[in-house]
Amino acid sequence: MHKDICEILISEEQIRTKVAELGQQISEHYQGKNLLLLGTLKGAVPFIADLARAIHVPLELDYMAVASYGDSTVSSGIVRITKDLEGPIDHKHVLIIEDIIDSGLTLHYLIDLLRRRNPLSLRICALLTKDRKRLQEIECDYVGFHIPDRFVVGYGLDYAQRYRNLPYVGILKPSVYEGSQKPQTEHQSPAER
Ligand SMILES: O=P(O)(O)OC[C@H]1O[C@H](OP(=O)(O)OP(=O)(O)O)[C@H](O)[C@@H]1O
Ligand code: HPA
Ligand SMILES: [Mg+2]
Repeated sequence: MHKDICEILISEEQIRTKVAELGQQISEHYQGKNLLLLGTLKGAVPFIADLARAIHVPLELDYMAVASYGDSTVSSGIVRITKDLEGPIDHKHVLIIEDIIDSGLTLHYLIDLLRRRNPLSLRICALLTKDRKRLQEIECDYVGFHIPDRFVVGYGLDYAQRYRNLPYVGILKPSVYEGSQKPQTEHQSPAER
């Protein structure tokens, strides 16, 4: 386990099983429909890459870059879109693929924006949903795991852009972001990884 992680919440194996289940459910629902998987950059990249391969109906992939956390463990409250979709969605069934729902602000903003573009349907699939009081309520159609209100990293999720490459989802040691310990460095010895 990485030295900055205090607990593995969801293992690689658990993720693999859940992705297969979600892929099955999604395939059943979208049979015969013009499906667009909309991934949110950057956190949802590993999830959408695995999930797309577990969905067995024709689909398109596109991405929006949406960010609000920056280098913090709490939302700035300002959602910035730095990359938009390539084309219109009014003839598509859009399924948003998110890594995590935390405050709810990101998805609230995104849903509002996309509804105004009149997709044939709009649904949400999130790998993780945090058990906390949300700033915006979100109805999620497909949920991977409910997790406690702790800051997690791995499988796409970052702290200050690090840890996205961990193959599992783990709780980050609070000492990392409370300042007494620096995040993973480029010059880490193999024993520290
Ligand atoms: O429900 P919320 O409180 O809005 O949090 C969820 C969002 O926050 C994170 O994105 P982030 O801003 O860190 O961008 P990133 O995906 O590039 O890491 C995460 O990937 C979700 O998109
Ligand atoms: O717990 C989290 N970890 C990483 N990124 C996040 N974005 C919202 N919540 C989280
Ligand atoms: Mg982030």
